[in-house]
Amino acid sequence: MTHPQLKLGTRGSPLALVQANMVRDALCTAHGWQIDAIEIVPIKTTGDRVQDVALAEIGGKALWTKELDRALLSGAIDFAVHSMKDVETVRPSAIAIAAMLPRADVRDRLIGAPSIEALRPGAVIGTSSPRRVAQLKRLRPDFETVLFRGNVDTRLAKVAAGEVDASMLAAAGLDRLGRPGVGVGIEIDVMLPAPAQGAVGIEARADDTRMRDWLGAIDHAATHLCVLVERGLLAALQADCHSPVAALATLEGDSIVLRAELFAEDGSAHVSGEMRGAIGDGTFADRLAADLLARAPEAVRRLFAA
Ligand SMILES: NCc1[nH]cc(CCC(=O)O)c1CC(=O)O
Repeated sequence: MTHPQLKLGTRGSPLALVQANMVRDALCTAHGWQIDAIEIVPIKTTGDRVQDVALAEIGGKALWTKELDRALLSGAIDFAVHSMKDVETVRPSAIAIAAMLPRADVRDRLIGAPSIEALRPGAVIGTSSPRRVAQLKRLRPDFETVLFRGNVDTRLAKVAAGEVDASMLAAAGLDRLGRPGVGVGIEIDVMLPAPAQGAVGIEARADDTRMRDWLGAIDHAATHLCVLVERGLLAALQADCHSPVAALATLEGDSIVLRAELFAEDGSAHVSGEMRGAIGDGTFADRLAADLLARAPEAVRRLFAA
């Protein structure tokens, strides 16, 4: 049986490699190809290299994508896989999001304690996510937070070693790495997740119709629709994955419900909202963004350009 020879670019972290394997398996199954139709090509990104400073400090976007974009555009790879949470909202016009895998558990998990309430006064939480910092401090102003980077195993080891009282990680990453029992899921009413959390996206060159058609066969439409709405909200706020923004879109019947919350960095102020839109309505995320900004306390609004 003949099959194409395709190169799939990915970051080299354990989670990224698991996700790349999921994409390879899905695509080979959908098209009846043998596994060797797809070669997985790990590529180091700036975000992988810089482990010791706050990502927001080195500024710039495309921390997790630039090197993969370059490989895709040069033809060194045919397609690329990303955690959609880490993909900036403005993409090169020659690159298209061709498919998304079914979304995993969207929640965050607390590692190191049975609940947020159970943590001692003044507990130290390791996280590098401005959203998680703001949400945790809103719930528990007594918490201290410290910058926490590195891959999932590194972070779990730091909690186990007592370097911090607790940490928070996306359930999706823990589950995909084969650690479904680690940590306690925090319900979305308590901590709304990051936009696109739990979604894996696959990109191809915009003009590569053959690749895009192949990828279309494994696209999970509900995930794709919801994640595009969440990314639309981020874009309207001119925010990115370093902004204290939480958002989740869900399909309900033939409409989409988008919930979102914006925070001051220290959690001392916030604004939340919800809007329902028709599938295919490209503007309701913009309307929710405008509504949130109009109602936001100054300490929140000043973080968002508009
Ligand atoms: N920013 C890092 C990142 N990007 C995607 C995931 C987890 C998987 C996902 O949310 O899809 C993580 C780690 C985490 O937040 O715990």
